[in-house]
Amino acid sequence: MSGASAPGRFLTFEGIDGAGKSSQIAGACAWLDARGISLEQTREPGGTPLGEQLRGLLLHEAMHIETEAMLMFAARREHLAQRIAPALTAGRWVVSDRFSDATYAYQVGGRGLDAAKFAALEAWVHPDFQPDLTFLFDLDPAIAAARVASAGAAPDRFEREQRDFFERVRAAYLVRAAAAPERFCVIDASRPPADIAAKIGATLAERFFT
Ligand SMILES: Nc1ncnc2c1ncn2[C@@H]1O[C@H](COP(=O)(O)OP(=O)(O)OP(=O)(O)O)[C@@H](O)[C@H]1O
Ligand SMILES: Cc1cn([C@H]2C[C@H](O)[C@@H](COP(=O)(O)O)O2)c(=O)[nH]c1=O
Repeated sequence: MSGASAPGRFLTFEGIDGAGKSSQIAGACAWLDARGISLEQTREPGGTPLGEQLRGLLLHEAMHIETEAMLMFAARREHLAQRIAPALTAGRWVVSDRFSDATYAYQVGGRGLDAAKFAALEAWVHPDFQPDLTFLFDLDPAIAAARVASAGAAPDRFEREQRDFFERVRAAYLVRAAAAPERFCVIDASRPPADIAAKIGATLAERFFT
């Protein structure tokens, strides 16, 4: 599978917990739908029945950091095989709430996983394949934590992490974005939702509809 040869497009949304990406995904999908794009909306970890079972473990069961990284990639392998590759091959677009950039940010940046082990897993599971475009929602972890708290849901294993964990995750995301500036659109997630939606629409228009 190759991003360059796939007729569909693969878009991902990334950021620390509470940055606001989920709130914008539906709007982005509606924007694409209005332009006649057939698409699938999905998420990681998850996106398949097995992936959703792995998500339950990953978000709620304590485990070794390498187990965590390998389960993220196991769920991703299934996601690629069952959802992402078939959709792209059929010409549909795929919009995913997170992909491998999240593993780099959370497991390498946040938890301290050896970057070489991340690179080996990435090269095994999706060699020569990356999203066509990634929206990175960049936000001060203090603001993100306040948003998560005000949303009122019971926090999962990641959302219970301390502020310094999210500082490291945020920094790792920005390193990853700086390494592939042609793929990333970094969004100032402190802006009002309407401004962010306008930025996403303008970026999609410029990248795919001009
Ligand atoms: N631009 C914004 N300004 C202020 N509040 C926002 C903004 N975007 C989202 N929120 C609010 O912040 C909370 C978290 O938003 P959302 O669930 O979209 O974040 P997320 O990045 O998907 O988080 P998670 O990864 O934990 O699911 C929600 O209560 C949402 O209404
Ligand atoms: C794909 C992926 C995800 N995570 C973490 C990041 C979040 O805290 C949760 C997913 O929940 P959300 O509803 O998307 O916020 O999982 C991770 O640590 N590594 C990954 O590869």
